[in-house]
Amino acid sequence: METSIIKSQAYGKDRVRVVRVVRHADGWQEIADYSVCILLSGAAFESSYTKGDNKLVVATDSQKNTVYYLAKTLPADRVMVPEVFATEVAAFMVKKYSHVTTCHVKIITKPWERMKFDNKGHPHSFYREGKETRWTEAFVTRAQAGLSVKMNSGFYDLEVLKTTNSSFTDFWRDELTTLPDMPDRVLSTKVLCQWTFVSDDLDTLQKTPFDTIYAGAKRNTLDALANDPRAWVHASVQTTLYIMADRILNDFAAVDDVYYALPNIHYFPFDLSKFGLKNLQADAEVYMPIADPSGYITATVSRPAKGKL
Ligand SMILES: O=c1[nH]c(=O)c2[nH]c(=O)[nH]c2[nH]1
Repeated sequence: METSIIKSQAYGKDRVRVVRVVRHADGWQEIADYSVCILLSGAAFESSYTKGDNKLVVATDSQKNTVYYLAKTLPADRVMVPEVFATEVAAFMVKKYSHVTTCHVKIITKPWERMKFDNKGHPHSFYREGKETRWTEAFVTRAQAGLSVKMNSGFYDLEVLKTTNSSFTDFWRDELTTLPDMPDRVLSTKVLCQWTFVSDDLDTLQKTPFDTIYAGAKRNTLDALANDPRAWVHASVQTTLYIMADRILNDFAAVDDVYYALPNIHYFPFDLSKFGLKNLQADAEVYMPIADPSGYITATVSRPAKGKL
């Protein structure tokens, strides 16, 4: 007799590749390109794991079909913003199948940039610019008063580098320390940034300016790194991270907290003293990028709890 119990389960279809094109009457066209992961869970599915009973199992093939069905039948503005489409798909599943407790939908986007000629956007031709990837995930759960939603959005693989105005000095020193103070250094990282949303109400959440927040998070990330005028911000990756997140929280009330993971991809000045050449500290011009290991600086930043303000 089986004695083990299911502690958690979720099943569905991953990497559902769907492209939606919107064709306007004047010839202007838009594109959204997604890889969707859709997962269902609920106590009713336990017997499919433990008893070979498939009666309530909505086939993952049908879940994949639903993504294409909704991409075609929803109004375009419900599809073209990934956060809105994720909540639409998840809410559809929870409403349609009464034995589904939670539907988790994650969307990884492939951002196509509109081609520009003579500063004018081309009506129907696009190219892939940056390497960074926008993604979002929605968890829609059946609740007493309707549906409740939790959402994260973010981007990863935004590669940045600055050649000065970054330092790391005055850190803990002991017998295991070999790193010299670095009053001026090359700083490079591959940014992962993600944020959660305040609201758990589906209708309120769907009205969030998701595209504006995405653009603002990216702009603040770049601007804090390159331009923040406060000298202490550039004292370490930790300080830069905190300012990036603080700016996003100040700009967007709909955002609840912000998480960054910033690998510190080291570029060390190459010691050329054997050849009679000065290339260290203030003389550094030639660097050796180090693939591994990298530093790895992370934090989740939020507003102070209410009452502590
Ligand atoms: O910005 C930095 N933070 C650190 O914690 C650290 N540690 C290190 O060796 N280099 C750096 N740089």
